[in-house]
Amino acid sequence: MIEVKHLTKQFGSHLAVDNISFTAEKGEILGFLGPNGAGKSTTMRMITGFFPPTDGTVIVGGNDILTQSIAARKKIGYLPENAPVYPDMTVIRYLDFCADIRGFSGAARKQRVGETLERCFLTGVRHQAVNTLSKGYKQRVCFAQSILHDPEYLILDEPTDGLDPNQKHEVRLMIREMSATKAIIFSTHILDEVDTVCSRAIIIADGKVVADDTPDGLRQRSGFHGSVVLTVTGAERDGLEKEITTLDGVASVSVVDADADRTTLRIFPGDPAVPVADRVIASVGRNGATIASVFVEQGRLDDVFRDITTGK
Ligand SMILES: Nc1ncnc2c1ncn2[C@@H]1O[C@H](COP(=O)(O)OP(=O)(O)OP(=O)(O)O)[C@@H](O)[C@H]1O
Repeated sequence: MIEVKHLTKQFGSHLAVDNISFTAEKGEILGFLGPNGAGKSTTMRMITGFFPPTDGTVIVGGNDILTQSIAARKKIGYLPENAPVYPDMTVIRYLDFCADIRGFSGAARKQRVGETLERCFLTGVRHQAVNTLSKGYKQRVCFAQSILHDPEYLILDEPTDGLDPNQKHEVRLMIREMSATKAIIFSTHILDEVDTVCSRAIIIADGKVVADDTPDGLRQRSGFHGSVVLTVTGAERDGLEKEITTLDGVASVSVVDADADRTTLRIFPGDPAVPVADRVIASVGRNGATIASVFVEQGRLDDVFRDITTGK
């Protein structure tokens, strides 16, 4: 487990990280979200021992990153933002070098590098100099160095940043594949990634944790969660709207879109946990209208993110 305890970082008069605490267990993929400048990279740098906190600490698999730094860092793989890679080295030479630093030699080093090349789909470019690789492949090389020693804890700072959709997909697959035996914390600006990859997400704003929940839990915070979006044709709009408003469990109805023959209504339930779709559908039948489409909104993560981080 990674235990982040009251982590704080002050840069001069600027409080970049303000008393952050959370835990991440093995098997968890924890998304770390927040607007630009919220303090994500700074928090990750402190978790990995890259620089010291002003206050608080981090316990990595039982070892304190401040007082048992070497033991703690051995358990961590870290993909920093803008990861430095020696550009003139070939991929295999660079990974050999990283394996050396991690204390592998001889057959163990060869095996470790070979496995990592395969896992990161780098075998085909292993003899190519890093500076001749595309951005996506460079990112894979950085990713490869972070998993080379098969760490129990992976801290990935925007691992899919700048990758094309296929490469993003591959990196997400790798993250998912590795999560069974590791705790993974990764930062991202892509909210879809939270849905497809994360078991939990932490949102930070102005250096503070403002939400810590599952993707579903976050969606449920949307004001649209549980609302029914109904599009009908051939309706007498006012009559239908009035009838739906009076249905049991319905709090309010708003018109989303309307033209001469098509109307889209959004129906808000009094309690999102008590569905009203069946009753709404029955009332359309009574009004002689035809349903073109109907769905129950789960809530969009980008709306929730905006609400939480801007208070709007
Ligand atoms: N070494 C530093 N010296 C001074 N201020 C810093 C330093 N590193 C970060 N900061 C400041 O701390 C705040 C948090 O920065 P950080 O890079 O952690 O944000 P972030 O959430 O990772 O942002 P982004 O999404 O843009 O990567 C910012 O205001 C930044 O300018």
